[in-house]
Amino acid sequence: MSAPAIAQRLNGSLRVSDTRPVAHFLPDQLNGLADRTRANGHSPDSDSSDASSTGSNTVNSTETKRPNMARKASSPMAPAFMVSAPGKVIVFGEHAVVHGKPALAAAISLRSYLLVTTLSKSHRTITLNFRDLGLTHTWDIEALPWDVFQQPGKKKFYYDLVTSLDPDLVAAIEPHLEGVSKGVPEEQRKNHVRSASAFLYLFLSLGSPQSAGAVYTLRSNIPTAAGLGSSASVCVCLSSALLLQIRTLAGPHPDQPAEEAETQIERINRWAFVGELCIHGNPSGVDNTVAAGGKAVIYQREDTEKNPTVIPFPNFPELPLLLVDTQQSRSTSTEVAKVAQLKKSHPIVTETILNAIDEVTCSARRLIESPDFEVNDDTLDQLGTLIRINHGFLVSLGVSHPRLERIRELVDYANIGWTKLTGAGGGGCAITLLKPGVKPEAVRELKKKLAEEGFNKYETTLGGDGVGVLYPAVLRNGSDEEGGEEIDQQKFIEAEGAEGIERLVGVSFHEKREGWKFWKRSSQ
Ligand SMILES: Nc1ncnc2c1ncn2[C@@H]1O[C@H](COP(=O)(O)OP(=O)(O)OP(=O)(O)O)[C@@H](O)[C@H]1O
Ligand SMILES: C[C@@](O)(CCO)CC(=O)[O-]
Repeated sequence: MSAPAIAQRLNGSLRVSDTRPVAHFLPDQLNGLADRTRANGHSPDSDSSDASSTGSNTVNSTETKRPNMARKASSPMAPAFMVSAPGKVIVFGEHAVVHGKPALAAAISLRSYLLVTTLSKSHRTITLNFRDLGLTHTWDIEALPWDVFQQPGKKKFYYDLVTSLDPDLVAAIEPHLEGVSKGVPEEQRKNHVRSASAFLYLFLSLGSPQSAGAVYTLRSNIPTAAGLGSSASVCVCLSSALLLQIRTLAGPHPDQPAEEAETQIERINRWAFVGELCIHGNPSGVDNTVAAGGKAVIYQREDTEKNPTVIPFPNFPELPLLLVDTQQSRSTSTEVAKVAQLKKSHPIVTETILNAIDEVTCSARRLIESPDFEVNDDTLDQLGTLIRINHGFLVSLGVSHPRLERIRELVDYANIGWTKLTGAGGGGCAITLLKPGVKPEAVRELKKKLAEEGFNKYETTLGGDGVGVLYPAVLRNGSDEEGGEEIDQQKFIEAEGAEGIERLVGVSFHEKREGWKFWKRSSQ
């Protein structure tokens, strides 16, 4: 990626089609799902009962008076639809954010895509087809532990704020995970089981024994376990798809009031967080928040029982960033656990480092938010220094890796930028902020060296859209003609690599297929 190519336009403003009028898709097209929704006791129009994004949930559940409505025999089958969510980079504050400090993070243009294909009424199964992991598994809907999930006192509703997993519910799904990817090497199987458990926990929390049979096919352009929020992106896709299926989301549509859009993002985000709890144990929630709402935010969760503070950064600056992957896989939960252990063994020192990271994030925020801020030699130098300091603290916390240090070393030798790990570390990715006036030959030379040593670089832009929906899964191919190109499972599965997926259904920087709609945060 050349220097000018790295400094792409940010904040998704290249998305010309975002502003075109499009129809509100939900009420009519999801008719086939409406009866099942009511049978589950959920009202799709009860947005006003949702807690706001910053307040705590004070909703009185009316679910005990659940109307026992059977599905209409003539319910049409819901059409296939897609959802998509981005990955993220943490620019400042990873790990510290798990301990209640703020982090500054932005959505990237690499995304996950989930195709949901509803089955005919006689097919009472759900199939998970996670292509990137090579995971396929089918469950009988009736055989799932609905009795445990729907017990009074255990049952959660789509608008609930869930901040921890219920051990009884976790235990209830365990037997249903035993058959997942049997015979696959243990390390790989662990990943499969983590993803499958997130899906089952959400499906059982949001669905009902009457839920439609369906196939959930996921493909992602975000490298797994590389610090770019792959798990959160997957969880946002799952959460939004399941909430759409039970008709509890309004929009997205272009004239949707900002507050209403915010409520939908919040609802999706809450359940995505539950998925993250299944996958990596002790998430701060920053990754799913960025994957759900997109763009850039300052995120802080001081009290784990309450909603976090999310401050959108509508004018996040265009920064000349290089994103390099060590190709060294690791698990976020392991890295987070390392810091927790360090905090136990060296509480004062660790707390001091976390506080210092807090100061770094706040300094960057003050700088970027200052009224006369612009990207120039001086501000790049200041941000670069903060990036270098932040990385040093992460090294002290023990979450770097020799491969990450090698990237930093190569950049430092070339003297062309400031480097820090991004995400959980222990491998994964590094970001480099390029110095002002860096010669394109120097960047080319660095990229050559990185490639020779087996590092991978990603072309991405910061600050794109959050969760999006393509309903039904039909692309208009840029024309208003009736019909269009239907995205069936086969085509989706067969799309070749990241480029093939983007070409087929893409919503990111290079491709913007028509028909996708996004919920927009209020201040964006
Ligand atoms: N494409 C995918 N399909 C299904 N599951 C996935 C996919 N990508 C990631 N996951 C799930 O997420 C797990 C990796 O999550 P992890 O939090 O360790 O990494 P990450 O989210 O990429 O990094 P970070 O949290 O540092 O941003 C995998 O083990 C798997 O369970
Ligand atoms: C390491 C961490 O801070 C970043 C993961 O992207 C973990 C989290 O916030 O959940």
